[in-house]
Amino acid sequence: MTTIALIGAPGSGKSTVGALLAERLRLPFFDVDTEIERMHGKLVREIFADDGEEAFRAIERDATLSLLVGDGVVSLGGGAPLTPAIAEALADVRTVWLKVDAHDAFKRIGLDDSRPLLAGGGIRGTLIKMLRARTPVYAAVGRHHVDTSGRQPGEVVDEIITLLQEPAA
Ligand SMILES: Nc1ncnc2c1ncn2[C@@H]1O[C@H](COP(=O)(O)OP(=O)(O)OP(=O)(O)O)[C@@H](O)[C@H]1O
Ligand SMILES: O=C(O)C1=C[C@@H](O)[C@@H](O)[C@H](O)C1
Ligand SMILES: [Mg+2]
Repeated sequence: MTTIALIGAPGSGKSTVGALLAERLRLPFFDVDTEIERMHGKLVREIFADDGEEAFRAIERDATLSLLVGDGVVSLGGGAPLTPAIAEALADVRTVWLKVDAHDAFKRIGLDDSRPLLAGGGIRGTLIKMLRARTPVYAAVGRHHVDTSGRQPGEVVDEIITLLQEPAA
């Protein structure tokens, strides 16, 4: 079975790189945020607003765990690795951490406030705090670490493919 999971902060490129990587590897592609929206008929930000973050995290956990047992490239939600059951499941698949610094993430996201955890405040400051808190988790859970700063999505995909060709440890 070939399951590749992409993790990283908002703006790290999980959705963009995941789709390209799946195309290159001829694997199905799943973006967990998109799958949740399809299953629930609601945007992620509407689930946050109507049901709260705790309810979203439970939905995210179930959706992610079910996608991690099949073939495919799976782009996780930015906060997913902080859920213990998801972190545990990631140990069994090839997990790639897309690294981005707050400056590049902000440049990519801009003032798009559709991400609920970044809405309603200073996006740049929130990203800095989020990265500080999450970096140790992403680093621990990601088997491969790929720096995306200053690189185009196609270059990131090339590096991931090279890393995946290395024999599994
Ligand atoms: N390596 C890159 N270089 C420049 N821009 C990029 C790169 N990767 C992604 N982008 C752009 O940055 C924006 C955010 O990327 P994307 O939606 O793939 O991130 P994400 O990690 O899926 O974020 P989220 O956690 O919010 O879903 C998009 O507009 C995308 O085109
Ligand atoms: O960083 C986060 O915690 C999130 C990122 C998005 O992918 C969504 O899963 C949701 O907006 C939460
Ligand atoms: Mg995404």
